[in-house]
Amino acid sequence: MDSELTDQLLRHLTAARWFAGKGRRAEVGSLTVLPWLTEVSQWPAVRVEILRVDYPPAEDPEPGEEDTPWPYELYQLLVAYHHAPVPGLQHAEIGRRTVEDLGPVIAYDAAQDPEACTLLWRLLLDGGQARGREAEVSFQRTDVSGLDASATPVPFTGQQSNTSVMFGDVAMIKFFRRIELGTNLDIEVHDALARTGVSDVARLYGWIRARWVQDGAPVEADLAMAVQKLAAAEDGWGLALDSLRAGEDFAADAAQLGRSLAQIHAALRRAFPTAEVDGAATEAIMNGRLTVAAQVAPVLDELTPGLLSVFADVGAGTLQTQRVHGDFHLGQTLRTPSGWKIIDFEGEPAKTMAERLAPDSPWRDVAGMLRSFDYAAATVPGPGAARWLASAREAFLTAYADGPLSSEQVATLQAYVADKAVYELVYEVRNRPDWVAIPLGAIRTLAGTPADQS
Ligand SMILES: Nc1ncnc2c1ncn2[C@@H]1O[C@H](COP(=O)(O)OP(=O)(O)O)[C@@H](O)[C@H]1O
Ligand SMILES: O=P(O)(O)O[C@H]1O[C@H](CO)[C@@H](O[C@H]2O[C@H](CO)[C@@H](O)[C@H](O)[C@H]2O)[C@H](O)[C@H]1O
Repeated sequence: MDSELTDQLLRHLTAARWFAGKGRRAEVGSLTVLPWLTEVSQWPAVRVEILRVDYPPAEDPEPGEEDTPWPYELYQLLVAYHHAPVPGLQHAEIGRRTVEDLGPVIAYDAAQDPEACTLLWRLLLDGGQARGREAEVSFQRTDVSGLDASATPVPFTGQQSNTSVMFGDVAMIKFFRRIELGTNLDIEVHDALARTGVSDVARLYGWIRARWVQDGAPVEADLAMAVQKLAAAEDGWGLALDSLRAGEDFAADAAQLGRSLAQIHAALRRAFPTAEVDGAATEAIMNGRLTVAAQVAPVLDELTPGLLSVFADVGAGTLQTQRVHGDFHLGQTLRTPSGWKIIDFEGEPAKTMAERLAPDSPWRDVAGMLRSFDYAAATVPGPGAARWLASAREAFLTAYADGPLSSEQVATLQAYVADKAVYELVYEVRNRPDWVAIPLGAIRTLAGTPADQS
């Protein structure tokens, strides 16, 4: 690859919101071009290019470690090539280059290009396929009968880690940016839940799957998923903050969220394997995560004894595990006229695929939502915040468990709440240092070391 193209790709990548490697030294490892999705001489010419980004070590390797492979990530570039500048699309320009088959062209981010998006939407509705010598892109669909092929594409402009495009009031295609080999968890869970008939998630319309050769070996990955666009959807985090600011109670919504989560958990138990795990193993995992977290947030050192005793409560018994949401918080919920819908079943972004695939305790999701209520109350402090929090917690828990929790359940839940707060502390140290006090305050309380006593 010539250095001009490498520079162009790096510039585009590092400026993109979805690039996860910000602040790290990154190099372009390779660019794998997937087959054209458009016919010969059709404009724009659209294809997916998989960019491998390598992260060289910050320091020279120790003797003997010179051959250690660099960590890397794969990113999806969705490219629409035009032969002339497109008015209104300047913000989406990736760069100018000469491409075999096309000649001199301008590369744009196809997700911002209405013509390219319409083409992708139609390929999905038709179940299209593009085949090359060593690569293939296929559009898989579920029941798409009656969906409007001419729905207008509008890129989603809110905060997100991937890139979504809305198609009228009909559908949303989420193009995954950081590509993970294998089946995408969000697609897998939406597909499985649809089969169980659960209505607390958006309907799955289809997905885009690719196969190519990476480092000499055949690999496959999901590039995008298409789901029902939830009409008049209001984000749960925003609604919670609004209710706090208005001095209102959130109990009714919290109870509905609890019931939705219980239904989804029941459906996930039917659709995926379950297991019984030794509590001691879970305790050891939580302890291990704490040790790693303390390297990022040394304030955890003084809180470790208290946290270990909270984790010890899961050590005595056994835990029922199953497929869970994995990163359940208010930002993953949307209130619609037909009830709450849960989105984004990909688990915590910092976990490995194997960790996110493994059955886990449903208390992890319950704990996630309790932590989210705590975040909301801390974000809008005021005289009513403590009461708002207590009532939301109570309503959510009672609705989830369909009654009061036993003392063992409370102890297990506390361990998961503490584990989640430790994860959040690391997340905030890395991403939002101004928010560190929120999980840290919770950890201090759980560890029995409130700030004024430490
Ligand atoms: N099915 C849907 N219908 C309408 N809006 C949605 C739908 N799914 C997600 N959204 C909107 O897109 C936002 C980002 O979705 P999310 O799945 O969290 O993206 P990402 O994983 O890229 O961060 C959500 O906060 C919500 O506002
Ligand atoms: O939605 P993501 O999968 O990207 O989740 C990550 O980012 C979340 C923040 O956007 C983070 O959530 C934390 O902050 C929320 C408020 O912004 C709060 O409601 C959550 O309870 C809290 O955990 C999440 O932990 C992280 O994985």
